[in-house]
Amino acid sequence: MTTDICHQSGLISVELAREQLLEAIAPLSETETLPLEQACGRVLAKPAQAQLDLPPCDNSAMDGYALCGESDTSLQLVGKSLAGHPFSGAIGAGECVRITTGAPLPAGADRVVMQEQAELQGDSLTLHRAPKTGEHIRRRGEDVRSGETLLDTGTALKVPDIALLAAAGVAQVTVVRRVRAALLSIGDELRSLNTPAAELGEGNIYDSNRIAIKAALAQLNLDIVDLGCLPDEPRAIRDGFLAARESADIIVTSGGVSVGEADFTRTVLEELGQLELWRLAIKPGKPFAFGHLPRENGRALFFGLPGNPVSALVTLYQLVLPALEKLKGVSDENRQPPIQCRARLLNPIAKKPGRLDYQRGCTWRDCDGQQVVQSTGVQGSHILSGFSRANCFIVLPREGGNCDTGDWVTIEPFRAPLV
Ligand SMILES: Nc1nc2c(c(=O)[nH]1)N[C@H]1C(S)=C(S)[C@@H](COP(=O)(O)OP(=O)(O)OC[C@H]3O[C@@H](n4cnc5c(N)ncnc54)[C@H](O)[C@@H]3O)O[C@H]1N2
Ligand code: MOO
Repeated sequence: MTTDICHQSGLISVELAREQLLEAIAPLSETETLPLEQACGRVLAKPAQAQLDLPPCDNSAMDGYALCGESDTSLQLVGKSLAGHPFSGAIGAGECVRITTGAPLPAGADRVVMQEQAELQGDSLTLHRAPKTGEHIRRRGEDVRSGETLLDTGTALKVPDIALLAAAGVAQVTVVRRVRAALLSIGDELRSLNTPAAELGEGNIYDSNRIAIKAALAQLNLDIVDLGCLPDEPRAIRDGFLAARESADIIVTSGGVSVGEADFTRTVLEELGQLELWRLAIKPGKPFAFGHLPRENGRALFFGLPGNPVSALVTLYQLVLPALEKLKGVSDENRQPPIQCRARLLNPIAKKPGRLDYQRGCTWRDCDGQQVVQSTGVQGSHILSGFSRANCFIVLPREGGNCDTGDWVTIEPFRAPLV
């Protein structure tokens, strides 16, 4: 283990927190069988096998003429093979067959000439150049072999995977069942978006976290149980957590997780279950909490996100998503770590050592082809406009300090569900 709790600050490193989260989570074991077309984003619980060779037969890669051997420049047209309408005979030397892209290669043919490189007059074809053996032929089974395991257990199905399975005749797949997530916001100041702005009381704000978290989790194929908003009252929070515990595999809350006198998330979690992690060396998102609530038939995992809106989304993305991947059954080899790269900073950044900082930035390639990044400006954990303008995180190491214009920094381009 490279990092741990910093004893000076009592904050747990982000790396250690991720490791502990993943260790604490067991993938769901229940499965269901689905038509392939409903399975995008789901995780295979059984390997998927090809039902046939791909391509299923030797066929043409071009519209043109199929021929046999090194022929004269002049050939006799004896028929046609169209995709879906193969030529039933065989061809010999000096003969050719009109063929379209994807159409089966006639028996005897061993090469194809593109129609742009030949000229047909009546039934006589003149070649402008002599094609080589195998030219423009796609061989049976060169992509996939019948019976081959195409994708293993633990693969999260992406669109190209769906295309592969469909082409290989896999009509149904067995996948891990959907994760059920209960959402709760906590805070006396929060109001529903149904309240017109003019009717908000002093200090009221919209419960934007729940809407944003819900949008993010919906993109990840979760079943969402929206349990609304709770006041800053231990009894109400207790009842809310008990209801959430019964209905979900994971509970995601926002707010009330810090140290204020109206912050009860952590104490209620400790009362009903177990707090496993709290207070990380991450900025924004320091008071992030993780634990679980036991119930008769297992337990619900608990993710307490900080109330500040940027902190809530950053911790959802950086900590809850990897945990969710594991819960959804994605195997270690199939888990996709974030892509990080280096970029040249276009403005100075102020940073105090102590927390790994996920600042919000805009990155692009400049006219010299160099990757550059610019901060979106003020980085407060309430500044949503900067987050909305950003397309990447500027990842500043925990013990690092200020950065200058021209420094090389690490960036992490946003991926789903932030884009
Ligand atoms: N004395 C200290 N105070 C604070 C600390 C600390 O270490 N010592 N940490 C700060 C940090 S860092 C964060 S982050 C926040 C997180 O606090 P909570 O999780 O307890 O969140 P709240 O106090 O409930 O709310 C914070 C902020 O966010 C707004 N909020 C809350 N819920 C929502 C929602 N659903 N949608 C939109 N906005 C929401 C809320 O109104 C507050 O402005 O604590 C610091 N304090
Ligand atoms: O971690 Mo808090 O999110 O710095 O505002």
